[in-house]
Amino acid sequence: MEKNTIVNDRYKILGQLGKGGFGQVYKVHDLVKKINLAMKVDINSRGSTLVESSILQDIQGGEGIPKLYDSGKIQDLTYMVIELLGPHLNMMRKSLNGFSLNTILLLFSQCLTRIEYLHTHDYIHRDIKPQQFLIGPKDVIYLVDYGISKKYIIDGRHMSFQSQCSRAGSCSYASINCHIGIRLSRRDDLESLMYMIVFLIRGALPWQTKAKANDNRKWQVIFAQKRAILDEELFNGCPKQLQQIFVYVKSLKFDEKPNYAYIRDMIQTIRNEFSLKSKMLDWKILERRHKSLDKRKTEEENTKILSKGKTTKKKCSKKNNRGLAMATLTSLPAHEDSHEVPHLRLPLPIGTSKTLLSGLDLSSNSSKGETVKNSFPEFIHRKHIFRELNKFRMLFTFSER
Ligand SMILES: Nc1ncnc2c1ncn2[C@@H]1O[C@H](COP(=O)(O)OP(=O)(O)OP(=O)(O)O)[C@@H](O)[C@H]1O
Repeated sequence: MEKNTIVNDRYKILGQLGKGGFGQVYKVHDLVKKINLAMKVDINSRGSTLVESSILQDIQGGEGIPKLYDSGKIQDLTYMVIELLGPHLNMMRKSLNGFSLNTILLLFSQCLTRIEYLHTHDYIHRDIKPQQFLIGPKDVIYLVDYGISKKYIIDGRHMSFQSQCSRAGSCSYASINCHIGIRLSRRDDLESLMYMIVFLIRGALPWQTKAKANDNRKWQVIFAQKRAILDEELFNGCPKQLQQIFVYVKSLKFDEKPNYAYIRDMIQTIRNEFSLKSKMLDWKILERRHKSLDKRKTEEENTKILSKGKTTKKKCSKKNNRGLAMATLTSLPAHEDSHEVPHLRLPLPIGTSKTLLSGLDLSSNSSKGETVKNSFPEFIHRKHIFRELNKFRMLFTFSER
């Protein structure tokens, strides 16, 4: 839809936020409520956004679940209007050249909680991947895209086991059951989540291929690789508890309720092992550092002006705070600990994100590993990061509400 088009006399299109296989998502201005929102329009005229909005309606109220404002029809297209959110995890990961282990574990925990919430409301998501987790206000991670979600509790009973089902979701993150046509259940959302965590840690999955998306051949090639890989290989370079969680998830029966608390305990065990105490996500650390650098610069400039004999103090203008990406998102959480990180050695078998390595000391794995001497986040070029983060700021408009 063209910019400035007004949908149903109410929603002014401000620009496109994203495009998926099912819908196009636009940033819109609600002329009645006078706030910016996101509008998802069904591009296939199949009414899928109406189905999605009814699922969203059923699960309203949970933390990290986008608020549903409206849904309707424009000629033969259906649409729904939801809360406007920020970039997805993969966008942020790319911009920061990877996440620290601390951030990945914090994200893991939030994503798990979203999935648990959905499961306790009788739905399975069926398309878990980094692109479905969006950063929202106060750094709450939101789960989006319920386009192929499904109710697994019908009349109070778990749906029945079935084979020869058609596949659903995204090939790279699909569970083995999905590949072999077994009906998806709660365990498959968690298996996809584990692939997502491996992706966030290593920067790639071993089976990502150059084949075209949705290509039948791609599903076959990836399935062959997924089935052949040993758990040790998949989790090479990762904290050992992640492999244990994966083994547990794969042991779940079709209708078994996952033990989310066990997974959460394992995440905490990793945090304890690596002495990770901070609850601050990587982009917040950057923002904070940038703020203090800017403050120092302003103070230095003021001192210079004063020493030149001028009596008027230069005000700290908004201009001086350039590049404070996402500063409008939320007030900063309390600073809990130091974010200095040790140097470490790690084997880096596939596109491992270097940022992960901050805060991680896997010295027992170090013999074949390459040395990465990084003191997060200085090794990332500051200008580059803030140029990237500023791009995101274009999407973040929470302050406009
Ligand atoms: N509420 C929102 N606020 C901001 N951006 C959003 C919002 N919802 C979706 N997006 C953006 O639009 C993209 C596509 O949205 P969504 O996943 O809902 O569409 P889809 O067609 O179902 O996608 P897929 O083909 O991946 O299933 C998201 O990855 C995200 O970048």
